[in-house]
Amino acid sequence: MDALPSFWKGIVQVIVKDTYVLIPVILASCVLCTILPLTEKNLLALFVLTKDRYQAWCYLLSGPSIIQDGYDKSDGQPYEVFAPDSRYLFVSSPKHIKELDSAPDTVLSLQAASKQMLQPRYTMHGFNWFDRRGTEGVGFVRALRTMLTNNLPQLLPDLGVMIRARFAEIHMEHPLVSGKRHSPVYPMIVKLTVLTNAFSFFGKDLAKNEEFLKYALAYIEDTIVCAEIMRVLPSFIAPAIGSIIASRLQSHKVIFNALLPVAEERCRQRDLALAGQAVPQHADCIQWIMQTSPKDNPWTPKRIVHELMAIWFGSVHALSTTITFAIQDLCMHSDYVEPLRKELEGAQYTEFEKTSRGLPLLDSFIRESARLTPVESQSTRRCALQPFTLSDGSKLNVGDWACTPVRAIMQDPRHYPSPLDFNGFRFADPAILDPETSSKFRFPQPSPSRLIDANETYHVWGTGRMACPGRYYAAAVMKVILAQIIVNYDCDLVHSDDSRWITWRSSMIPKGSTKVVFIPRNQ
Ligand code: HEM
Repeated sequence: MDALPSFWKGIVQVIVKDTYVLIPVILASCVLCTILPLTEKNLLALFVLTKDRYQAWCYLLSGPSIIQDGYDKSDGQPYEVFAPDSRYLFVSSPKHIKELDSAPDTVLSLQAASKQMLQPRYTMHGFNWFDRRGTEGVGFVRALRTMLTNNLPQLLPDLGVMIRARFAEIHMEHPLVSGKRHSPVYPMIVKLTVLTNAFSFFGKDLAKNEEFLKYALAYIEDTIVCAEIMRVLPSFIAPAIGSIIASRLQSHKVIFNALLPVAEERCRQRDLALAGQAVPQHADCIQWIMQTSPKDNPWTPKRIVHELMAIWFGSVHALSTTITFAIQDLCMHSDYVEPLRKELEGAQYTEFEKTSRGLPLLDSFIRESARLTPVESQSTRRCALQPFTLSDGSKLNVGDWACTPVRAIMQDPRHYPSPLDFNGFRFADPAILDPETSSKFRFPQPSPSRLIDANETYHVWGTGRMACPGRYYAAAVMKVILAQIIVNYDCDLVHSDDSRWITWRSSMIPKGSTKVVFIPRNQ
C-alpha cells in the first residue's frame, strides 16, 4: 500500500477492509437461508460455501502463505487455491509443468491470463487484447528476445552514465536526518527504471521529456490499481465502473497520445522505404515492434502503441521490484560488497558493457535475491480456454488457471540446500574467486547457473517456450543499476528489523517507506 499514490490508497483501504470480505458472504448466506429448507445437508453445504468464499477473499491479503501451505501439503501433486475471481491449479512436478508447456495456445493461454490480470480494455486505452496468443503474431518475442538483446552493447555505456547522474540527483532530493540522507529506496528505483526503459525502448528524446516520464510512471500505478478493482467487482457491474475509471485515468491517454505520432511517422517511413526511398534508421522498440508485426497484415500505428503499452507495464514493475530487493539484500549482507566491487571495478565491467554478458558474482547475487524475495509467488500462468486434464486426472475448467508455485519451489530444500539462508554466491563457480575470499562464502548448489537461466526449479522468468523474452535486457539493466550503486556508494538500511514488503494476491511489493542511507564513497 505504501507503494501506491494517495488517491488509490484510499480506494484500496476501503476494498480490503474485513467488512468488504465478510458482507457479501453474510448476505449470500442470508439469501440462501431464506430460499433453502434448513436441513442438515443444506447447512453443511452452506458452511462449506461460506468457508470457501472466505478463504478465496483471504487470498488477496495472504496469497504467498496460502500457496506455500498448499505446496507443503501437496507432496508434489497438483493442488487448488481459490481467489475471488479464479480457481488456480498449482503444479510443481517437471512432468506436469511440461504438460502445461505442451498444451496448445488455444487450450491454455498465457495471453488470456495476462488479460485478466491487466484488464487492458480499461487500463490500456481500450486495447482489444485477444485471448489466444499469436492471433496477431508473436513478433514482440523476437523484438525483445533478439533485437533488444542484440542492441544492448550500444545501450549499456550510455545507460551507466545516465543512471549514475540521475541517481545522484534523486539522492540529493532526500531529507537529511542527523547528517545522512534517508532515501525511500523503492520509489527511487521505480523512477530510475522508468528512465532507463524509456531511454532503451523509445530513444533519448522521449527519455528527456519530463512530462512523459511522469505519466509513464503513473501509468504503472494506475494499471495495477484499476485492474485490481475490475477483478474484484462482480462481472455484471464491472464494465460500467470500468468505463468510468478508464475515462478518469489520465496516464494511459497521455502515453498513448505521446507514442501515437511517433508510431505514425515510423509507419510512414516504412511505406516510403518499401517504395524505394531513403529513410532514417532507428534502433528502438517502436521500430522493432513495427518490423516484427505480421508481413501479410502489418500493424496500424494504434496497434503498435497498444503493444508498446503492454510491454511497458511488464518491463517496469517486475524489474524495479527485483532491483529494490537486491539493494536491500546488499545492505543486509555487506560482506558481499568487497568481492562485488572488485569484480565491477576491473576489466570485467568493460567486457560486460561490450557483450552484455558476464559479471558472474553480481549475476549470482541478484539470482539469489530473486530466489528468496521473488516479486511473484505464482508463475507460468495459463488460463484454460477449453477444458484440460493433466495426466494425474486433475481438471481445469474453462476460466481456471494453471500455474506454478515459484516461491515455494525455490525455497524447497530438495532443490536448494539451506533454502532460507541468503548465499549471495550460491549460483557462482567458486573457482572464480581467490581461495582466501572463496573460503568466506558458501556455495551450496551442486553446479553454477546464470541469472537468465529458466529451468525446472527456477521459475522467476516463467518456464518453457514462453519464458520471459525480456530477461536478457532485464538482467543487464539490473547489473548496470546495481553496479553504479555498489561502486559509488556504501549503503545501509535505516530500520533493518522492519518488514520490507506487503503482499497482494501472489505478489510481494516493496514498501515505499523502507529507507536506505546511501553514503557517496568519494565523501
Ligand atoms: C525482473 C524482471 C522481469 C521478470 C521477473 C519477468 C518475468 C516474466 C514472467 C514470469 C513471464 C511469464 C512467462 C511464462 O508464463 O512462462 C514473463 C513474460 C513476458 N515478459 Fe517478462 N519479466 C521481467 C522483465 C521483463 C522486461 C524488462 C520485459 C521487456 C523488455 C519483459 C517482457 C515480457 C513479455 C513480452 C512477456 C510475454 C511473453 C510471451 O507472451 O511469450 N519482461 N516475464
